Amino acid sequence: MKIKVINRSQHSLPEYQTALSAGLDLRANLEEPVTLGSLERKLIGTGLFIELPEGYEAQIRPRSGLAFKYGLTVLNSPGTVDADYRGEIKVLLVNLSTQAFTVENGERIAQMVIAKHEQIEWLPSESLTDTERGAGGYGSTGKK
Ligand SMILES: O=c1ccn([C@H]2C[C@H](O)[C@@H](COP(=O)(O)OP(=O)(O)OP(=O)(O)O)O2)c(=O)[nH]1
Ligand SMILES: [Mg+2]
Repeated sequence: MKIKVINRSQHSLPEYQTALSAGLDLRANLEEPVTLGSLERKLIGTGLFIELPEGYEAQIRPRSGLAFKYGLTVLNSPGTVDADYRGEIKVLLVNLSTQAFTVENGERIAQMVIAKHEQIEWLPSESLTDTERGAGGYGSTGKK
Protein backbone atom coordinates (compact mmCIF):
# COMPACT_ATOMS: atom_id res chain seq x y z
CA MET A 1 0.00 0.00 0.00
CA LYS A 2 1.31 3.47 -0.87
CA ILE A 3 1.07 6.40 1.53
CA LYS A 4 1.64 10.01 0.49
CA VAL A 5 4.44 11.58 2.47
CA ILE A 6 6.24 14.91 2.63
CA ASN A 7 9.70 14.61 4.10
CA ARG A 8 10.95 17.91 5.52
CA SER A 9 13.46 16.16 7.76
CA GLN A 10 17.20 15.90 7.35
CA HIS A 11 16.84 12.13 7.13
CA SER A 12 15.67 9.51 4.68
CA LEU A 13 12.15 8.11 4.93
CA PRO A 14 11.44 5.67 7.79
CA GLU A 15 12.10 2.07 6.87
CA TYR A 16 11.13 -1.37 8.05
CA GLN A 17 14.32 -2.68 9.66
CA THR A 18 13.61 -6.32 8.80
CA ALA A 19 11.58 -8.09 6.13
CA LEU A 20 8.43 -8.61 8.21
CA SER A 21 8.64 -5.69 10.66
CA ALA A 22 5.31 -4.12 11.62
CA GLY A 23 6.86 -0.81 12.65
CA LEU A 24 8.74 1.83 10.71
CA ASP A 25 11.38 3.41 12.93
CA LEU A 26 11.00 7.16 13.31
CA ARG A 27 14.07 9.38 13.55
CA ALA A 28 14.34 12.52 15.67
CA ASN A 29 14.69 15.57 13.45
CA LEU A 30 16.63 18.03 15.60
CA GLU A 31 18.77 21.13 15.15
CA GLU A 32 20.68 20.10 18.25
CA PRO A 33 20.57 17.23 20.74
CA VAL A 34 17.72 17.28 23.27
CA THR A 35 18.19 16.09 26.84
CA LEU A 36 15.36 14.65 28.91
CA GLY A 37 16.02 14.68 32.62
CA SER A 38 14.49 12.08 34.92
CA LEU A 39 10.67 12.06 34.49
CA GLU A 40 10.88 14.84 31.91
CA ARG A 41 8.77 14.68 28.73
CA LYS A 42 9.38 16.40 25.40
CA LEU A 43 7.71 16.51 22.01
CA ILE A 44 10.21 15.54 19.32
CA GLY A 45 9.58 16.40 15.67
CA THR A 46 10.15 13.94 12.84
CA GLY A 47 9.85 16.37 9.91
CA LEU A 48 7.35 13.96 8.33
CA PHE A 49 3.85 14.76 7.07
CA ILE A 50 1.62 11.95 5.81
CA GLU A 51 -1.76 11.45 4.20
CA LEU A 52 -3.39 8.23 5.39
CA PRO A 53 -6.31 6.73 3.47
CA GLU A 54 -9.75 6.75 5.11
CA GLY A 55 -10.04 3.88 7.60
CA TYR A 56 -6.34 3.88 8.55
CA GLU A 57 -4.45 5.30 11.50
CA ALA A 58 -0.78 5.48 12.37
CA GLN A 59 0.19 4.33 15.86
CA ILE A 60 3.30 5.81 17.47
CA ARG A 61 4.82 3.25 19.78
CA PRO A 62 7.95 2.97 21.93
CA ARG A 63 11.05 1.06 20.88
CA SER A 64 11.54 -1.74 23.38
CA GLY A 65 15.33 -1.37 23.43
CA LEU A 66 15.18 2.26 24.52
CA ALA A 67 12.53 1.41 27.10
CA PHE A 68 14.52 -1.50 28.51
CA LYS A 69 17.97 0.13 28.51
CA TYR A 70 17.09 3.75 29.33
CA GLY A 71 13.49 3.88 30.57
CA LEU A 72 12.63 5.97 27.53
CA THR A 73 9.09 5.50 26.27
CA VAL A 74 6.23 7.17 24.42
CA LEU A 75 4.06 8.87 27.04
CA ASN A 76 0.80 8.69 25.08
CA SER A 77 1.49 5.23 23.71
CA PRO A 78 0.15 4.27 21.34
CA GLY A 79 -0.04 7.79 19.92
CA THR A 80 -2.78 8.09 17.34
CA VAL A 81 -2.26 9.85 14.02
CA ASP A 82 -5.66 10.41 12.41
CA ALA A 83 -6.20 10.03 8.67
CA ASP A 84 -7.23 13.68 8.40
CA TYR A 85 -4.16 15.03 10.25
CA ARG A 86 -1.89 17.10 8.02
CA GLY A 87 0.58 18.39 10.60
CA GLU A 88 4.05 17.13 11.42
CA ILE A 89 4.23 13.70 13.04
CA LYS A 90 5.67 14.18 16.51
CA VAL A 91 6.77 11.80 19.22
CA LEU A 92 6.01 12.49 22.87
CA LEU A 93 8.95 10.96 24.71
CA VAL A 94 9.19 10.57 28.46
CA ASN A 95 12.20 9.52 30.46
CA LEU A 96 11.07 7.15 33.22
CA SER A 97 14.59 6.45 34.46
CA THR A 98 16.59 8.22 37.15
CA GLN A 99 19.30 9.19 34.63
CA ALA A 100 19.11 11.94 32.00
CA PHE A 101 18.91 10.76 28.37
CA THR A 102 20.12 12.75 25.38
CA VAL A 103 18.37 12.29 22.04
CA GLU A 104 20.68 12.90 19.08
CA ASN A 105 19.57 14.15 15.70
CA GLY A 106 18.69 11.16 13.50
CA GLU A 107 18.29 8.74 16.38
CA ARG A 108 15.51 6.16 15.97
CA ILE A 109 13.31 7.11 18.91
CA ALA A 110 9.99 5.34 18.25
CA GLN A 111 8.19 3.25 15.68
CA MET A 112 5.09 3.82 13.63
CA VAL A 113 2.60 1.08 12.79
CA ILE A 114 -0.03 1.73 10.13
CA ALA A 115 -3.27 0.02 11.09
CA LYS A 116 -6.82 -0.32 9.85
CA HIS A 117 -9.61 0.80 12.12
CA GLU A 118 -13.39 1.00 12.12
CA GLN A 119 -15.62 3.95 12.74
CA ILE A 120 -18.78 2.84 14.52
CA GLU A 121 -22.36 3.93 14.83
CA TRP A 122 -23.96 3.71 18.29
CA LEU A 123 -26.91 1.41 18.81
CA PRO A 124 -28.42 2.78 22.06
CA SER A 125 -29.88 -0.18 24.05
CA GLU A 126 -31.54 -1.01 27.38
CA SER A 127 -29.61 -4.25 28.01
CA LEU A 128 -26.59 -6.21 26.76
CA THR A 129 -26.34 -9.92 25.89
CA ASP A 130 -25.48 -12.15 28.93
CA THR A 131 -22.02 -13.76 29.06
CA GLU A 132 -20.16 -16.10 31.43
CA ARG A 133 -17.77 -13.26 32.36
CA GLY A 134 -20.49 -10.79 33.00
CA ALA A 135 -19.07 -7.77 34.84
CA GLY A 136 -15.99 -9.65 36.11
CA GLY A 137 -12.65 -8.07 35.30
CA TYR A 138 -9.52 -6.61 36.85
CA GLY A 139 -8.12 -10.02 37.81
CA SER A 140 -11.47 -11.78 38.37
CA THR A 141 -10.14 -15.01 36.78
CA GLY A 142 -7.29 -15.26 39.30
CA LYS A 143 -3.53 -15.52 38.90
CA LYS A 144 -2.84 -19.11 37.85
O1 LIG B 1 1.90 10.74 19.13
C1 LIG B 1 1.22 11.52 18.45
C2 LIG B 1 -0.16 11.70 18.67
C3 LIG B 1 -0.84 12.60 17.88
N1 LIG B 1 -0.21 13.28 16.88
C4 LIG B 1 -0.96 14.19 16.01
C5 LIG B 1 -1.77 13.40 14.98
C6 LIG B 1 -3.14 13.36 15.56
O2 LIG B 1 -4.11 13.23 14.53
C7 LIG B 1 -3.21 14.68 16.30
C8 LIG B 1 -4.17 14.70 17.45
O3 LIG B 1 -3.84 13.67 18.33
P1 LIG B 1 -4.84 13.26 19.52
O4 LIG B 1 -6.23 13.15 19.01
O5 LIG B 1 -4.24 12.08 20.20
O6 LIG B 1 -4.66 14.50 20.50
P2 LIG B 1 -5.75 15.41 21.20
O7 LIG B 1 -5.14 15.86 22.47
O8 LIG B 1 -7.08 14.73 21.27
O9 LIG B 1 -5.77 16.66 20.21
P3 LIG B 1 -6.92 17.09 19.19
O10 LIG B 1 -7.91 17.84 20.02
O11 LIG B 1 -6.21 17.92 18.18
O12 LIG B 1 -7.51 15.83 18.58
O13 LIG B 1 -1.88 14.90 16.80
C9 LIG B 1 1.15 13.07 16.63
O14 LIG B 1 1.73 13.66 15.74
N2 LIG B 1 1.82 12.20 17.43
MG1 LIG C 1 -8.10 14.03 19.53
